[in-house]
Amino acid sequence: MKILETKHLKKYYGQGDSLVKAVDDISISVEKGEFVAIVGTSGSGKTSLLNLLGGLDYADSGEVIIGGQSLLNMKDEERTVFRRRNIGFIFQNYNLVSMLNVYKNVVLPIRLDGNKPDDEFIGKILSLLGLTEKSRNRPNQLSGGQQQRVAIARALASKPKIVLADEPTGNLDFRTSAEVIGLLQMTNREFNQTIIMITHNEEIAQQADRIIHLEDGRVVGGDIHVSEY
Ligand SMILES: Nc1ncnc2c1ncn2[C@@H]1O[C@H](COP(=O)(O)OP(=O)(O)OP(=O)(O)O)[C@@H](O)[C@H]1O
Repeated sequence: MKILETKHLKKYYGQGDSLVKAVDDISISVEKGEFVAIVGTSGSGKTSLLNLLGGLDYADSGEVIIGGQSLLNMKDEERTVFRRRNIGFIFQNYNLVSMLNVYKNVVLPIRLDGNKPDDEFIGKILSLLGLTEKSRNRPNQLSGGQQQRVAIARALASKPKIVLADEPTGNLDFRTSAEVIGLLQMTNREFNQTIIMITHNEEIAQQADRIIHLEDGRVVGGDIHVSEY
């Protein structure tokens, strides 16, 4: 089942001599349960593309369709609610709320939506990610790897259609990066969770099911399934 699709997506910055085609006519589709890595050198358009996929930014033209719904004609508020309900975000800098403990950080998007968290499911996620013992700790009492695990738990908590991760291991050392990628793989399998992850690291990308290479805002070399390597 197709969970995400883009059609001729474009995002340009500047004009004239300073025109940058950050996303230049990208049409991709992602199936439910896929773990996709988007790779490319610095400036190739990875973050620009992810921001469009997550409805954090507006495309100049083209469409993003998630779970059959187009983001194109949604008003700002509608888009915010759609994002909160359907998309989990993981960022390089974790973006946790320092005043809230681990549990409260994880359930925050659900509470913001006015819903009661499914504590059984939250407990399962915290346990899978090795965070049960830390659920009452605040982010500043945790290591970088642990904070990123909290961000993963938060992204999964509302059972989103897709999880978008922007360089999730960018601030972590080699060993902790491997651990975090392993946990993403596990959640991908355990919950059949669709994940789209940006990385500039080819070795990390190899852990995904499929790699999309970007160059100058375009997909190059076709979609590559890792098993084909
Ligand atoms: N707000 C902006 N205004 C102008 N140019 C921008 C803006 N955001 C991104 N760009 C340009 O668009 C291009 C793509 O940037 P983007 O951040 O998407 O690349 P990236 O592949 O994510 O890079 P990195 O790996 O360094 O994060 C770059 O040339 C960048 O300078």
